[in-house]
Amino acid sequence: MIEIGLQKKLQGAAGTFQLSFDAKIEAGELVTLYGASGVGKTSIFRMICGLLAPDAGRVQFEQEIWFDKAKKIHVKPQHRNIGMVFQDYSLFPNMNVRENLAYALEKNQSKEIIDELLELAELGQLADTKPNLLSGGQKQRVALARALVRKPKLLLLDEPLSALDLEMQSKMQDYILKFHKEFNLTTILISHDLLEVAKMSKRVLLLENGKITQDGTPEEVLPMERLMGFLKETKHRN
Ligand SMILES: Nc1ncnc2c1ncn2[C@@H]1O[C@H](COP(=O)(O)OP(=O)(O)OP(=O)(O)O)[C@@H](O)[C@H]1O
Repeated sequence: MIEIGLQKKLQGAAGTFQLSFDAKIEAGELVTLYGASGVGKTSIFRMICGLLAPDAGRVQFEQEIWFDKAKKIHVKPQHRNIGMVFQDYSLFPNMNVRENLAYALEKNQSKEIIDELLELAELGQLADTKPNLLSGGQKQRVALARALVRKPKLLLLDEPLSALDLEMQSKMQDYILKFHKEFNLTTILISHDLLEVAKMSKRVLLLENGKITQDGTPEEVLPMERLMGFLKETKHRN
């Protein structure tokens, strides 16, 4: 289980606002964090990773306390063993797929995991290929596989599929679910896409004004009128 309690004053478009995020996520759960742009989703990830200092709070993953403001505990990001995937793939352009994965290996870690991940992500044929020759979906599969090289138990996905076309998004969602199950990951997904939220997660945390205002199934949290509004908006855009 991960227990997250985070407080941070953030600079919003309309002035400062208080982010106050409290959640408990069970081991092996896949939870979506859903909320409007600028509400503080990425900042929450950055605080869980140790890349942004909260003003107050506590983060405990299983038995490990990663952050406790009161006790002055702040475990360095590299010691938190979290897998992260963002919208931009951040692959090393001068390294082929296998090298991109191998770069993430820990000192003295066995290389076996690389072949396992290449196979799971169906990247075996592309192991010697450099990123510039890969499609968006293939690059994102490399990024996902690379995030898992150190066998993290926590996976944070920050809108990883928003740059992909619909068909590729759907395939990648299946890959994410496969990895989530195969490695028994606790996964938090940030997504703006209602259909993706409904497909991927049984639990959605709705973030509004820096706080969780709803916590439930997609059907409970994303009511029909919200979904209809979303579909109308999408139709209008096209
Ligand atoms: N270190 C910081 N100190 C204060 N404010 C910050 C800091 N980092 C980011 N912010 C502000 O916090 C707000 C929330 O940003 P954040 O990226 O977390 O939102 P988000 O919900 O992920 O948005 P989006 O969906 O557009 O990515 C923004 O207005 C941003 O400018």
